[in-house]
Amino acid sequence: MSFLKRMKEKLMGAKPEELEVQQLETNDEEQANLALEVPQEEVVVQETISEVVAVPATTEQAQQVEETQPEEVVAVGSTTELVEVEEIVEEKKSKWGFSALSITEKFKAGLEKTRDSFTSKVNDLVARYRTVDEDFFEELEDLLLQADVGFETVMELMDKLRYEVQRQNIKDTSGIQSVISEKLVEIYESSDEESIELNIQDGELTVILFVGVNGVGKTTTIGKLAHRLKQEGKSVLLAAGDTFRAGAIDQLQVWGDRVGVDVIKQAEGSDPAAVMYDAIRAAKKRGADILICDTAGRLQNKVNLMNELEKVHRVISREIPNAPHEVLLALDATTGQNALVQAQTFKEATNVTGIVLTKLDGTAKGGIVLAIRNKLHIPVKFVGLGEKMDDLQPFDTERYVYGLFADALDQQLAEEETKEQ
Ligand SMILES: Nc1nc2c(ncn2[C@@H]2O[C@H](COP(=O)(O)OP(=O)(O)OP(=O)(O)O)[C@@H](O)[C@H]2O)c(=O)[nH]1
Repeated sequence: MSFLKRMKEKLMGAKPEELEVQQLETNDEEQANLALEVPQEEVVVQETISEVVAVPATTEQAQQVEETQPEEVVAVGSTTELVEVEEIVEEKKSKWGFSALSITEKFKAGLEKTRDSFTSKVNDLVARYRTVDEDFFEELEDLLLQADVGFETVMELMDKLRYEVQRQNIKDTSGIQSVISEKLVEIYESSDEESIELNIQDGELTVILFVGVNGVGKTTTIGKLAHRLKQEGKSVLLAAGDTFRAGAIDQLQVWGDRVGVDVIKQAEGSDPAAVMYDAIRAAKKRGADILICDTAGRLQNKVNLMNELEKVHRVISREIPNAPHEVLLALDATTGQNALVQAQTFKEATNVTGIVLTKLDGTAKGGIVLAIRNKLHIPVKFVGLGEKMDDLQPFDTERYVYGLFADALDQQLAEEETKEQ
């Protein structure tokens, strides 16, 4: 099977005849997301298949509806067809509760700016050159560098491309986007970094520490992650460890209220390590599954940062050996190379286990994901693809690459399929 076909099957998560059902499911999810923003008193009515279901006003109710909808659908229709529909919908939902197709669409939408800038230039280049030669490679190399892909990755990619073009005797530039995509996936997946899965402890409290400078989207990301984990059935608690920045505690509380999780906090200016201590005690007492801890993001002085993070670490691991189980660094994709500098500093100050790259939707230089992998050797575990609650997605190489070249890949796949007929 060709790379494009394999990719399509994975990204769609279904064969074409099943897509109609997934579209329906996507619409239901959109409604459920909308419902999260509906004020408490307001109840909106939504139609699903042949039945009218009240959309909930609260997160909990939204979850209940998610859980009960398939049964209600079957109860009303009670035909073999509807049972099949239910089975397909269930099968195609990931553990996060989204269909493969809807996640692919999120990546595609989130990478629109990068596609409009970088990818459209690649398409122009392909149109101008027609045949693959050394000048073509050089211009392509420049475009990749401009998209913040990073020098080492660009060199590795160019070597692979030259080899592949020779091996397959490719003369025509027209199918080059799929070769670039295949090689990018190969490069990213060949790395021996740890998996992107969160290190969640079974049956025990998991502590996730968030670090990162102010304004990168740390609080928003903590809120989104709490929401995701809660949807997965985990009980979550937040610790307001940024006691330094005015308003940071309130901001976290707003997110806590929004997603329905409690926030353990003290007064502004108090010792963050003391907040962590309280939060761990509270989490243990309540039997919580996951504690997500915010921290202050002062970078002006590396020694201060190190001291503060060390103290927080010490307190956490004294209470729970091996904790924190994850130290996630939030980086703002729109800051480009500056994000790499920040990452280097945090890497020296603490043991960062994963990166959350926020605001990928806000940059035209989405190649930064590849540079991070190459320069820092820390896995990008999540990407922020928008401001909505479910716009935080686990990073996925194939979806990312598809997001970069969607139009060209769709066209090439269609041509491939026409040729086969
Ligand atoms: N478009 C987009 N905006 C985002 C994303 N993540 C966060 N934001 C926005 O970025 C802004 C800053 O986010 P905050 O969460 O307040 O930033 P912060 O890092 O907590 O700031 P500090 O509390 O100072 O550390 C907010 O307007 C968020 O809505 C994302 O993935 N995409």
